[in-house]
Amino acid sequence: MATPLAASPLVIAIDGPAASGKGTLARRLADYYHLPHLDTGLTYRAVAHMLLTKGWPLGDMPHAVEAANLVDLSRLDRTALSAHAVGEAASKVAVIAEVRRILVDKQRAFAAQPSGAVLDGRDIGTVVCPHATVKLYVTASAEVRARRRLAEIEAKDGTGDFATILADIERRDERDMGRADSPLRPAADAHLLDTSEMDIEAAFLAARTIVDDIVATGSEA
Ligand SMILES: Nc1ncnc2c1ncn2[C@@H]1O[C@H](COP(=O)(O)OP(=O)(O)O)[C@@H](O)[C@H]1O
Ligand SMILES: Nc1ccn([C@@H]2O[C@H](COP(=O)(O)OP(=O)(O)O)[C@@H](O)[C@H]2O)c(=O)n1
Repeated sequence: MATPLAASPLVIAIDGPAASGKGTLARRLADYYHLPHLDTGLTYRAVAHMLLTKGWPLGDMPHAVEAANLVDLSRLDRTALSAHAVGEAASKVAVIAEVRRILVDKQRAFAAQPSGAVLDGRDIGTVVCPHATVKLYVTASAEVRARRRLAEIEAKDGTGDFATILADIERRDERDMGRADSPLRPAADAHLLDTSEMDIEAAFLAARTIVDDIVATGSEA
């Protein structure tokens, strides 16, 4: 049955695999609807970064839990956390249930702001914000995502090898979709957005149409 949305804050949940474009879309939507945005991937990256910096093993539970408790959402440094190795390590600490519990609590507090919010990650529509106003699941083929990552690296004057990047993406997909706790999958009521054949503008317009339709109808999907 449709749930009236009158006066409820707009919460947009965006999930999808690595380099699908969910972060780009989340930032564009947050800007357009004047909502605060949280890239939840940065919270897992922050935990991994702390462990790597201290030289602690990624599977070291007590230290990973300590690091998760120290994550401060207002001090997530995208530049420091953007390294490829940190993303890889993040997907390893993300399998630790206690780490997820601590970070999910912080993410839920962010989503509960009276202003509404946009959050992107892997389990936003399924676990963090199961009652989000709008849920988007953004995908693109692994080849397209690897090409985007390579272009991103080259734009920063780096070099990369397509086959290696593709293999990394496929390995990360497997880890994120195959883990026992909060695996990456679309929520039953998520709107699927395959951006393989869409540029950034087209993906943004498609997402906006979905959000505007739901807000205009005044009910959850
Ligand atoms: N629809 C799109 N078409 C082409 N490039 C895109 C598209 N969406 C995102 N990108 C680019 O792909 C790269 C990965 O996007 P990003 O939003 O960081 O993905 P994610 O947050 O899912 O890892 C970025 O360089 C971004 O500019
Ligand atoms: N809500 C989330 C967000 C990220 N993650 C984990 O954190 C890793 C890094 O996330 P990210 O969003 O920064 O990665 P990219 O998609 O930007 O490469 C992912 O591979 C996941 O394993 C998660 O488990 N749950």
